[in-house]
Amino acid sequence: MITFKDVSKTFTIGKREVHAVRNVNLTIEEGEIFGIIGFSGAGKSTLLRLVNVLENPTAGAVEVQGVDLASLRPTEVRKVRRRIGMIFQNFNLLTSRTVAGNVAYPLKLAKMPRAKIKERVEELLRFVGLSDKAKDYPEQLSGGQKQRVGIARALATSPDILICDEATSALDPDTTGEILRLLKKVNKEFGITILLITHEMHVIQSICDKVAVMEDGEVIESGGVFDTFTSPAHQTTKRFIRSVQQDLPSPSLLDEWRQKGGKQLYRIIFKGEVASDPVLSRVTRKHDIDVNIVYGSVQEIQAKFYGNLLVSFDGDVGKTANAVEELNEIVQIEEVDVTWA
Ligand SMILES: Nc1ncnc2c1ncn2[C@@H]1O[C@H](COP(=O)(O)OP(=O)(O)OP(=O)(O)O)[C@@H](O)[C@H]1O
Repeated sequence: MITFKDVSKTFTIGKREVHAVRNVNLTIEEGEIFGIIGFSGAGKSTLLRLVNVLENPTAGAVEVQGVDLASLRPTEVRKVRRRIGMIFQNFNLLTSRTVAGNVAYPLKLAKMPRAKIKERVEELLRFVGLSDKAKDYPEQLSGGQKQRVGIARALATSPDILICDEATSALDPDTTGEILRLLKKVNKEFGITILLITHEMHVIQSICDKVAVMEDGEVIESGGVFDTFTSPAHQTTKRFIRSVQQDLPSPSLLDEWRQKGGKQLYRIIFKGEVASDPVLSRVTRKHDIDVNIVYGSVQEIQAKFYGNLLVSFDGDVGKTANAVEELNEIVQIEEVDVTWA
C-alpha cells in the first residue's frame, strides 16, 4: 500500500518557489492499478519521484507499506527501491547490452548467482513474449518490443510495485494496446500494484481500477474509474473524458438533423446493468409516442457498460413530457443544447 499524507513538494529556484505537489492525500491499495492523469506540469512525475525516494516531500509523508520513506537510512532506501520496478516513456535500455543483458542487469546488481540469472531471464523473456530476441540489441527492436524488455527488466527482482512513467506515450495505438494488456497480465498473475502516470485518458479507461486527476500540483478528483468516467465532477476531468468519448454526432450529421426539422434532443445515459434493459421502448410505448435514435455509443469501462444515446421524440407535447419524467426515474436523461455545435 502506498499512502500520500498531506504531501507537498516545493522547488526553490533562486527566489522563485514552484509548488509542484500540493497537499496530496491518496491511498493506493495493494494489487490495484492506479492511474494519475494530468496535463503537462500538473505534478505527476514529482509524485512518482516521491514514491521511489528520488525526492523527499517538503511537507507531509509518503508511506510504502506503512513505512514513512523520509525516516529511512540510505541502505533501507535501497531496499525499498528494490521492491519497486519502473518503466519509462523512452524505455531507458542499455544500448550496449543485449535484451538478455538488460534484463539480467538488476539481477547482477542484486548479486544473484549466474545460473539463477540465466534461468530467471529466460522465464521473464518468455513472460513478455521475447524469447526469440534474447541476443538482439535494443536498436534492433521496435518500440513495443523495447517496452517489453523494460517490463521484463522491471520485474526481474520480483517487485511489489511497478511504476509506469508515461510507458505507452511513445507508442502507436495498436502497440499501446499490447503493452496495456501485458501490464494487466503483470497485475493479475503476480498481484503487483501498478502506479502509472499518463496524459492519455484511454490508458486510464483501458486498465486502471482507480484514477486521480491532477492540476497545478493538486489532486482535484479521485475515485473508481467507472464512477469518475460516468459522473465527473471537475471541468478538467470532463475535458479528459471528452478526449475518449464522442458524445455528439459530427457537425455534418447535426446539420442534416437540423435540416430535417431538428426536434429537441435528449441525452440518455445508461450505466451498468440498465444498459441492456429495453427501458426506452417500454416507456415510449406506454406513453404512445415514438422515439428516434439520432446518435449513440456504448463503451465498456471496468467490465461495465456505459451507454450514451441521443434521441428525439415524436408525439403529443404533454405525453412526451410524461415519458421524459418517467425515464428520468430509471435512467439519467437531459436536454441537449446543440446550438453551439
Ligand atoms: N527539479 C525541479 N526543479 C524545479 N522545478 C521542478 C523540478 N521538477 C519539477 N518541477 C516543476 O514542478 C512542476 C510539476 O512538474 P512535473 O514534472 O511533476 O509535472 P508533470 O505533470 O509530470 O508534467 P510532464 O507531463 O510534462 O512531465 C512543473 O512546474 C515543473 O517545472
